[in-house]
Amino acid sequence: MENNYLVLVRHGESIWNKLEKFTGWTNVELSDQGKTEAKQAGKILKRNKFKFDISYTSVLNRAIDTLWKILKELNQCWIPVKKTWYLNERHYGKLQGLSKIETNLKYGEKTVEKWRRSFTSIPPKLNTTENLVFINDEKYKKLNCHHIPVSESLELTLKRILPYWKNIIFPNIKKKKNVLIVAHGNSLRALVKYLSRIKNHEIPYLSIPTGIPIIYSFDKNLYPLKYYFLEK
Ligand SMILES: O=C(O)[C@@H](CO)OP(=O)(O)O
Repeated sequence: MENNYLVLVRHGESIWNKLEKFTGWTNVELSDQGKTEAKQAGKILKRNKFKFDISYTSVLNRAIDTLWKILKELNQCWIPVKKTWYLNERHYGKLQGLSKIETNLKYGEKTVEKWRRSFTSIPPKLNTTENLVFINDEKYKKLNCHHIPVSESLELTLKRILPYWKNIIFPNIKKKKNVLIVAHGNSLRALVKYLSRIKNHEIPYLSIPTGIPIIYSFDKNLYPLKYYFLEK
């Protein structure tokens, strides 16, 4: 492989993915299947001779654990790992912790589908008291509490991720480094939308499976080429 690459991986199945509950910023663990998916992602990358110079993930356990399992399979635990809240899952507001089926019954499938998959729709917001659980969380201590979201559309998620992509991650691509990002269903949908210039009306059709590496390479102007899923 001559050109440098960017690899995106959504964490393996979490226990709340399994239970079909809205998760967002809730810090849940991988399910047993999710742990296997994470190892499998590492094995597939190894088989295809991927090697990384630097890796990025969110501050949520399911992504950190997945990244760790991938690096272990690759025998690359020693590379730099940067953890940042900028790559956290989209904040799902009041939906966090609710069952997807019950939410459909309560609000109607059309509304819920918009919250889940459209670019601009913002799920119901947490009030300040409800958001204290994040404001008081040690992980977010350094953040100004006004920067902690109370709910995010995909658009707001992208707005949050973009400065980190442009100022911190992308400079590595410019330096021809191979970069691995392990993040979440919607934080990665937002990034893929940006990189692949997916239109707002097309984004509802993009979903990112757990544990399947997405491979990007770049042309000479550092424009991202069409991505593909690495499944074997
Ligand atoms: O619950 C979540 O945070 C996300 C990802 O698992 O769910 P959805 O696929 O509905 O956006």
